[in-house]
Amino acid sequence: MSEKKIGGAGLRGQSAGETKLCTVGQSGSGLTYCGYDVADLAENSTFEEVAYLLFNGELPNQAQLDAYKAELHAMRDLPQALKEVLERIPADAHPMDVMRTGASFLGNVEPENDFSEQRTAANRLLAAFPAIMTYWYRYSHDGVKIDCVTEEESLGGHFLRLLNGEEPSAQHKRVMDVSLILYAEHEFNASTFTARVCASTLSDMFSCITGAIGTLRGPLHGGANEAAMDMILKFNSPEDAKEKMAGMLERKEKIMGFGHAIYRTSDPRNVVIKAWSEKLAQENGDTSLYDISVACEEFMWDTKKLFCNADFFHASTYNYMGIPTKLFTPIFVCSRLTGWAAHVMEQRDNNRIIRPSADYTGVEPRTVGPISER
Ligand SMILES: CC(=O)SCCNC(=O)CCNC(=O)[C@H](O)C(C)(C)COP(=O)(O)OP(=O)(O)OC[C@H]1O[C@@H](n2cnc3c(N)ncnc32)[C@H](O)[C@@H]1OP(=O)(O)O
Ligand SMILES: O=C([O-])CC(=O)C(=O)O
Repeated sequence: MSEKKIGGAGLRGQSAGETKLCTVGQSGSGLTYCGYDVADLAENSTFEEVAYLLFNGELPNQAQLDAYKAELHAMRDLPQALKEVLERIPADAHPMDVMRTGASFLGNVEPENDFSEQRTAANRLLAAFPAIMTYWYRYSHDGVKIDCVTEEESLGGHFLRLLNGEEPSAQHKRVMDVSLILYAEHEFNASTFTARVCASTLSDMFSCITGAIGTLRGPLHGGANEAAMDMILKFNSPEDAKEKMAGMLERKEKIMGFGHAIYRTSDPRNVVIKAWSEKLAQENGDTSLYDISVACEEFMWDTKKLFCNADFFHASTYNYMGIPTKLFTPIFVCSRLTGWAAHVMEQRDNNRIIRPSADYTGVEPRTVGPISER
């Protein structure tokens, strides 16, 4: 398979540093975390094991995993001051702004005082994010002040229980787990690079994560799963999807959830999440959302040779689980926090401030004339 031609703008194709955490697209389509194939991890591990892997370089044994889960469990509740801040954020706020504020505010009340506290800071954010998202959502939308602690074993199950107030099915917990594994890490993507740039100034963990959330928010990055959902819901049938997408391409509109900066022919996360979307569709009985999504996938490949990235089938998968569209990208935050924090720690281990150069394209040197002559 020939490599994607990646030169020119956007720093494409340039190495910006080293990492032991992840490879993306090395053989055209693969994705590995610390040497493990992402499909293997999605099939045979849990999100907490992947978080441990990214923070420690090795998968945990049972005792290590039990201790890690107990540590995260004890960190799930939110400080009262943060709950009060979340109560003040309006229902029509962008949920990614809520996540950004939540991470930033936690850094005020529980700061990372020095780098010896970096793991605690990362684990605290990991344990608290599901409650930050759902406490705000349930208060602003339903007027309910939820209890932020549940007895759910996994963070995915914890999130679903906080959102719905009832025990999630074993299958929905597993789908959340798989989704969180797929989104956990992706080398020097835009949000992770933001976190590393921030870390390179020797800033604190909360600042690095807050900046990364702002970067993930955009529709060209994490925001694509929500944008894909909004688009799919406008299509009435597979035929309608193809017709409307043709119009979008004609108008040179971007089709969200398709294409990738590094992968050339496929995103290895797509096949995994697509299979779950199909399974959920069949169990739901109404497969139209899945059928329309498949039509989109076929159309984009046939007309533009563009393939679904990780975001596209996440849209229908989350929708089949009853998750509100506006929470799709915040779920990505709950997962990618592990990759971001692991990169912050790696950057700190061997740091030099990240400061590239620019090619100047402005006017020639000149002098400041009197204001009356301008
Ligand atoms: C988890 C993630 O963050 S995955 C990415 C999520 N983002 C999206 O799904 C947004 C839609 N996709 C895109 O905008 C792009 O594919 C990106 C931002 C992901 C990658 O951008 P690039 O690296 O610049 O893409 P690439 O070099 O492959 O683009 C080649 C051509 O295909 C076009 N193209 C790429 N993706 C799309 C798309 N989704 N819809 C329509 N056209 C597209 C580009 O406009 C470009 O055409 P041009 O040369 O005429 O300008
Ligand atoms: O790597 C990228 O550019 C975007 C992406 O797929 C991710 O961050 O998961």
